[in-house]
Amino acid sequence: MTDKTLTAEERAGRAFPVSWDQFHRDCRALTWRLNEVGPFAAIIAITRGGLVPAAIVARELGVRVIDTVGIASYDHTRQGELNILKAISEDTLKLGGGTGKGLLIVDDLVDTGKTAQLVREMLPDAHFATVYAKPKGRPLVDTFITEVSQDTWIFFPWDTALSFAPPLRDGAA
Ligand SMILES: O=P(O)(O)OC[C@H]1O[C@H](OP(=O)(O)OP(=O)(O)O)[C@H](O)[C@@H]1O
Ligand SMILES: Nc1nc2[nH]cnc2c(=O)[nH]1
Ligand SMILES: [Mg+2]
Repeated sequence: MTDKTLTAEERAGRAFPVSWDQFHRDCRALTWRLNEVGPFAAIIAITRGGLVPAAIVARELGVRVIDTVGIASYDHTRQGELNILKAISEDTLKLGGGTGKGLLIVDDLVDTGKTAQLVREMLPDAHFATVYAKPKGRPLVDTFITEVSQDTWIFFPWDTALSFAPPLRDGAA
């Protein structure tokens, strides 16, 4: 059962907040690596988290065919059943010869690797890229930029807002 008195950060252990600026730089760094692997006929973003990195990667690589696969499993920091909310389109499957060859899958992060595993089963020959990776999910990713520890919770800029932080001597950690 979820302890609603704890924040996401307290439940996960460590917090890793990412600003828009940092995220944009990390996505561009990811693109530099992917540029060595491509070209890619299409990008498949795992929504919702993969949408922003996919847009940045697509812009840098000049890819204009973008599809989505909608998968959700987390309720804040707790993972439940994986739900496929939207499947990959027939056109995209055809473009990758049915196995995903020449296609690029993008997500914001890999944590336990369950989401990545499910999408990999759909497109076994596609290249799988994430911006961040935790150790459990790392073997499922072909290309990523930054590894964080398993007990870290990554806070993305679209999930956060600027707020007052109390001074250190007033008890801030
Ligand atoms: O490696 P895993 O343990 O499977 O976790 C990684 C997935 O969890 C998050 O998505 P989430 O299910 O929260 O949905 P969202 O992208 O709509 O936020 C994240 O965007 C990844 O897709
Ligand atoms: N925002 C966010 N979503 C996740 N889903 C699985 N792990 C994470 C994480 O560390 N941060
Ligand atoms: Mg996601």
